[in-house]
Amino acid sequence: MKKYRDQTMGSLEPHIFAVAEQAFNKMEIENNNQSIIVSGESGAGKTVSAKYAMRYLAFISKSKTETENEKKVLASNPIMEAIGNAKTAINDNSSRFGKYIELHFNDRNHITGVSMQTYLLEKSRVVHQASHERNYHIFYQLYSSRNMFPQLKLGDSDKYNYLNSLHSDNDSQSINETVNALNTLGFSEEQQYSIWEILSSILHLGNIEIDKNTGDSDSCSISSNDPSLKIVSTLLDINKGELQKWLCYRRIVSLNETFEKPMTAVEASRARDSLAKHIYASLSQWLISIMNSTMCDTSPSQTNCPKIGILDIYGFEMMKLNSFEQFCINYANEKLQQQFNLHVFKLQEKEYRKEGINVHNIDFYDNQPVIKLIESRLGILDLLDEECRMLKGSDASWTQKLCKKYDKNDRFLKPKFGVMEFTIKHFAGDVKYSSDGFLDKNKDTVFEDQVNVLRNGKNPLLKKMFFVKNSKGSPTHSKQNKETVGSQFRNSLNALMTTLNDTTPHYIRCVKPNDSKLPFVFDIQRAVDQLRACCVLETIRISAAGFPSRWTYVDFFLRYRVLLKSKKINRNDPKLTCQRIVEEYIKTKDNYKFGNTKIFFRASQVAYLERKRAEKRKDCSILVQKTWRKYICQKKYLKIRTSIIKIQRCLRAYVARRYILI
Ligand SMILES: Nc1ncnc2c1ncn2[C@@H]1O[C@H](COP(=O)(O)OP(=O)(O)OP(=O)(O)O)[C@@H](O)[C@H]1O
Repeated sequence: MKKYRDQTMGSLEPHIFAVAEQAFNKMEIENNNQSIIVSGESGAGKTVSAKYAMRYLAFISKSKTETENEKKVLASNPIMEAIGNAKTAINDNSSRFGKYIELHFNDRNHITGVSMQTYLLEKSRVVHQASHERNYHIFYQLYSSRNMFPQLKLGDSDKYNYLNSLHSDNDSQSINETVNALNTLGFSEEQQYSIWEILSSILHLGNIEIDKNTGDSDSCSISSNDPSLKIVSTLLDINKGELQKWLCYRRIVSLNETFEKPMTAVEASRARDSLAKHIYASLSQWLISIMNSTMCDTSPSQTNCPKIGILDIYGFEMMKLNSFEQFCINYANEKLQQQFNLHVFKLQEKEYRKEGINVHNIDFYDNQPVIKLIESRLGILDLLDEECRMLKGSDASWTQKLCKKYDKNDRFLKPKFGVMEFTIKHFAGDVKYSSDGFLDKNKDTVFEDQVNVLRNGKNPLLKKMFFVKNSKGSPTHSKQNKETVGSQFRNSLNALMTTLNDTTPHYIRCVKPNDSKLPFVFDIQRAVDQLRACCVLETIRISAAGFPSRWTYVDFFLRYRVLLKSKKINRNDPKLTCQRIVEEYIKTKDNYKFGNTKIFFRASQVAYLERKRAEKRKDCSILVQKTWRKYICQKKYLKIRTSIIKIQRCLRAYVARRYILI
């Protein structure tokens, strides 16, 4: 970390620290907001990279008096991982929500606080995990230390429906980290115990047995002696009879009357699972809101302070079976890609125009049509919401409507067989979605009467978790705020884009070397596919086609005046001198452009000018890149002790600095 401090990008080997340094440095100099956008496939290393970036920023902004803030920043990581990460088929520590973490700095560039925003937690994992996958780490951490909390009644030999048996040796060690982090962030022992109570209640809730009533298959019941029902009621301090009733009945409100309708055993199990997911999501939201209030300094002096945001969001997903979750993840990636396009390509075009340079329109793959297809009025999300509002709405009829409306849209493909699927042509590839379950996942229904049972209990944390404020600050029932998952996601993504557009972005593209989680194995085809998917190749092509090196006339004059005879140098007119230099050294006019304030070059032209400059100045460290073997043999300009390794290092740094101009 010390090595990268105060170094310019490219002067040392590529590293996450170099990106973090660049962001910090730009914030120091320009005093404006920065963002580091980390992207890549699942398991490519986004979370690890984001943590390194945070660690670096905490390290360089350290002051003797303010170490507490940096400690808090780093303490948020184990908690976020415990509640939001899980083992999946491809990554043992996969983040199942997107995160935007903002570090706030004061005028001396010391960290004063952090705020975190999360996006779309994968709730289905709380009640069901695919084979070889796990529930969220925090459940296993709790289970591994059950002996410390006998009151939670987590038995040794008990099986939990919501927890598959993939326990790991690390779980008992990680709970210590989680508890230490909770302590650092000021969670009281009472609060921590309440968290464990709620988590174990979720596990017990999944074990409540719902039986089909004999003789009436349309209704179901739960025995009053069900041990799990008793434990949940005791732990959450709620009315057992009420819970027993509302797990089997639902209230129907029509225009003229309100009545209680029994649920079938299947409906009741589904409703119970929805309740469990809702409790977990509310608990994680509460934890994040408390962490935010502890870590974020909201005093007026801090409101305009510069920030560095780190975005670690799920990468593009193309699974065998793609559902609502993949649809939302890929939609988020389309938005990020658009932000990248906007930054890299559109701003480039804008700069040429501002400089009065006539460059043919830069041709890049604009993904606006796909975003329009998804989020515009009467787009896929709107039609999904409309279908959710209909009494007889179904996944099939929604798909039919999509196929009819977007029949001629070139980013939408109708299914060849069957009616329950559709394909979207995303920037990173065509993804076939199965429509099954879209409506249910978008509605994410939780029965209000079940939530009221929790709200009416005596557990103070539960009360807080389900206390929803309306815009005027007074409490309201969450039913009134009902917004579908799709529209909530669209709104939060648009808010994120507004935040990002207010920053200078820095990009980290993580590339996964192989699919077997093996060290030192590099699958070239997989790597190229990923670079293609995140448009790195496209960026290089466009960069090379354009004029990526831009110099102000003064800077260019200062660096290359050495190339001219002294009588041709006019100190009072740098622009004229620049013109003389390029006329003498660069023959084709197509290789450079004169702007109003800057001079624009193709990458190879700058390399050529550098070589000429080095020859003039007899700068062997640069000259060596062309004919280094010759120079080593002759030892002409080199110091005797310069080793080949040193030369290679110098070469690499030089190449990185001069040629990788994207
Ligand atoms: N720079 C690295 N060097 C070696 N191994 C790494 C590196 N970065 C990540 N890994 C390994 O890859 C695993 C997956 O990384 P990480 O969890 O950061 O991926 P991710 O892109 O955030 O995935 P997801 O989208 O599923 O959350 C890590 O647990 C670690 O074992």
